[in-house]
Amino acid sequence: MTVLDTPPGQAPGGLAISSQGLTKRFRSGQVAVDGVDLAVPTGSVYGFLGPNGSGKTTTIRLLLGLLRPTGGSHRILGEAMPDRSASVLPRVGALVEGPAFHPYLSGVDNLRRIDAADRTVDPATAAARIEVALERVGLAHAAGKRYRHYSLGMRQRLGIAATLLRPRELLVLDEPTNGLDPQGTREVRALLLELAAAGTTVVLSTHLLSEVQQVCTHVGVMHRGRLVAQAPLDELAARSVARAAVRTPEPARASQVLAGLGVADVRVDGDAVSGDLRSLAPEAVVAALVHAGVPVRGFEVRSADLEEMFVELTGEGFDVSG
Ligand SMILES: Nc1ncnc2c1ncn2[C@@H]1O[C@H](COP(=O)(O)OP(=O)(O)OP(=O)(O)O)[C@@H](O)[C@H]1O
Repeated sequence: MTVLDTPPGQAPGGLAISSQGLTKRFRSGQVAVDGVDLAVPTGSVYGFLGPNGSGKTTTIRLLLGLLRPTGGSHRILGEAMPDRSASVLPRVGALVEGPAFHPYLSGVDNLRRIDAADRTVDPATAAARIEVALERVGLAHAAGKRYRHYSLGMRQRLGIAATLLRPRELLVLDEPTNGLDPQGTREVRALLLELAAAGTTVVLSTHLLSEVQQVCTHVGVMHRGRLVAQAPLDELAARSVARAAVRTPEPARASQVLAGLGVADVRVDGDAVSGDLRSLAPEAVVAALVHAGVPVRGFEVRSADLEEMFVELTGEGFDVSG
């Protein structure tokens, strides 16, 4: 993996999800998940980012015990899976495939059905639980409306409400904003932030880098079944490389000066010469250029953004719209 592993000495209790070498080889021979070491800190909003087909859904299914891994091991809320599934899974809310809601029943009736199927909760308090769940996802006003008349955003929020019928320490959501219009997307993201603020660890898979930037504290990047990066978002931002670009009528000489200073990856493109500054101060570079008699018409320093870093890691871009 390129960026970070679990900080040394971090207790497993500090991780809501951890996996070692998690692997899934399908009967077809395809290795959809290949030796994935996840570390999802308790209290984080963890963006599980990757292009379509990179193995996110399969990983989530493995974590939740919906699929049997062909290799590796994992823990959820500190407990070994799948051995401890019975005690762990009730503490975990999951939205993986859209839950099977009945189209002709109202939102509240759908939740009543789902709640009634849970043998571990007290039926006497069902109405209160359902009311609170609908309230939390902002659907109280539409509780009596039939599911088939719900917008996509409302359907998704009802799905999240279904996971909230009992207190959850961890929510795992597979592409919770996929297919939603901008309004629905905003609603779901705001809800996730609220849940996180209330102390729930949230894992969401997404192919949208912008979504990770807007709601996540941590990111894990999947590419072809492998976890190619995993880090707190602010750490990634701090690692982004500062690149300097000089505009000059003498690019060849400028590139010699930059290389001589230790600027890395020096590139010439017309009258522009650019390179990675590493720890060099921009003013020292300008001074050296001037000292060498290179006419400087323009000088700019900019940090590679997250998208550029991820493209570098995966060789692919992420859909950043939405
Ligand atoms: N049951 C299965 N049998 C064989 N191959 C599968 C199965 N499920 C998924 N795959 C393959 O595993 C790879 C990873 O799929 P997965 O759905 O986990 O990716 P993903 O990152 O969630 O993508 P998407 O966002 O498109 O769902 C894909 O190439 C997919 O075709």
